[in-house]
Amino acid sequence: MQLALQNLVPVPLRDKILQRSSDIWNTDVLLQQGQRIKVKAPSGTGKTTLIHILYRLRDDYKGAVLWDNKDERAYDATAMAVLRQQQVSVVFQDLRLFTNLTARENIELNRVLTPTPLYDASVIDAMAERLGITHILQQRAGLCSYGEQQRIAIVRALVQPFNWLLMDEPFSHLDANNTRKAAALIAEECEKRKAGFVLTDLDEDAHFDYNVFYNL
Ligand SMILES: Nc1ncnc2c1ncn2[C@@H]1O[C@H](COP(=O)(O)OP(=O)(O)OP(=O)(O)O)[C@@H](O)[C@H]1O
Repeated sequence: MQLALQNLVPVPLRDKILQRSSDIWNTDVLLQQGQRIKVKAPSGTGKTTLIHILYRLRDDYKGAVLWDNKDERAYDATAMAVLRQQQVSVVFQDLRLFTNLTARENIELNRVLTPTPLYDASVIDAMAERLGITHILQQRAGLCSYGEQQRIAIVRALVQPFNWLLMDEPFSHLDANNTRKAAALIAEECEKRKAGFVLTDLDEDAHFDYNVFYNL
């Protein structure tokens, strides 16, 4: 699945954006299936805004986002649900877990999104073990540390089908060792699906073998 951005400009950021050059805003960008993409930008320059526009949580922007040549604004609620169910997964910067559900329940919700789940429930245990969160699977997500919650959100994103994985500063609360483990799992899961990802972060990193770097 191809992702095209056409002269994208978030309305609240328009004045700031038009004053500087950007590899993403107000230009044409074509992201090809399977590409590993890093978007780097300082605080407050629009990383979260970009991820939210791609996932269509907001539409206060000029320009267009095209998934396989179809403008996401043309998707009705059902088509958008199918896109999020089968084609696009996400790790939000603020995670957006259900804090009153356990870690396992949060992950399980995504695993059973599709009528025929991609993975068996045992995959949750296997992924949790790799990321060192087995001991908190039965704990309410809201009681977990932010780093634990970040790993729950990563596993949740990985148990569903996707062609694209959107990740907004996904390792911000993980130490180097846990970041390495999480990045390895993400890379494997993308490789299995021949999926691409868009990862935003503040700085340069060597977590992945990126294909394309953009400055926001
Ligand atoms: N709906 C809105 N109305 C007005 N300003 C907004 C709106 N949404 C975002 N902004 C502003 O846009 C800028 C970019 O915000 P955003 O959260 O996308 O940045 P970011 O690069 O993800 O930041 P950080 O690295 O701190 O997470 C901020 O200055 C924010 O206040």
